[in-house]
Amino acid sequence: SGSIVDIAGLCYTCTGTMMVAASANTLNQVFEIKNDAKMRRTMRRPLPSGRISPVHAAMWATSVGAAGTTLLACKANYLAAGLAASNLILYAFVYTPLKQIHHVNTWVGAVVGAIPPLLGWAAAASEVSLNSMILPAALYFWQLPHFMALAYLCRDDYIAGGYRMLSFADPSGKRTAWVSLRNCLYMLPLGLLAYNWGLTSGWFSFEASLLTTGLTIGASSFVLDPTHKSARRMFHGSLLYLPALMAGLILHRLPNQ
Ligand SMILES: CC(C)=CCC/C(C)=C/CC/C(C)=C/COP(=O)(O)OP(=O)(O)O
Repeated sequence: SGSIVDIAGLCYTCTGTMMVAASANTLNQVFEIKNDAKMRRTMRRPLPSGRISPVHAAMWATSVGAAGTTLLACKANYLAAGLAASNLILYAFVYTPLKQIHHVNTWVGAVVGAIPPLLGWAAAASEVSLNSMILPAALYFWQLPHFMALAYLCRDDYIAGGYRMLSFADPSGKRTAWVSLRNCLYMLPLGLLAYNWGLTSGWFSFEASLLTTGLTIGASSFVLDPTHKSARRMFHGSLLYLPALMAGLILHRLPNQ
């Protein structure tokens, strides 16, 4: 966005994205009713607990997905609408079945989680460029320690649900922890890149380095001592990390980039 943010455009884009994401999440839960019913973490959700019927959920997913894509196409642009629709397909029809087949699912899911900020950029700038990749890259790498911690902490639950997370093939947690650490390290240069490419002031680069160093320390403890305690600490750290990074980016963005 320029120095004056188009608030109406922002609201349309956020609403459209939220609607398509709601559709994707609903389809995911429709396809996973039986699995979710076997997991403590998910058994109380509306579908496995029977509070909402699968037909009702599928109808909601179809209508909210179509309405959200149309809203993006009419009020943002076709690029944003196309990204949203493709992401829905990737999440519901590629990532979701892959969860029961191979642990590579987490890397595919990380792409899904990285697309929404790209969609926002596309809505504001009507194009995607190299500059627009910083935020999706941060979201992509962040999801690895976040979901690896979850996969490790809920390992037995995921196995009971029939899901193939990396922790299934890695009972010691060593590989799971290394994947987390590696992806924290990949995030280290992103703040500097945002500054070098003129997207933010140097403050963001400083804040991002501090935050990422904190998360990297959490991941290093998980590598040195893969236990529930260290995984939980890294998971909670990842929950704080993302909103703090986003706040820094908003505060220190340079307009018209
Ligand atoms: C515009 C658009 C379509 C945006 C989609 C954004 C979105 C749904 C991101 C989620 C990414 C992700 C891998 C979640 C985990 O799902 P999971 O199935 O592992 O979670 P669960 O175990 O809690 O069901």
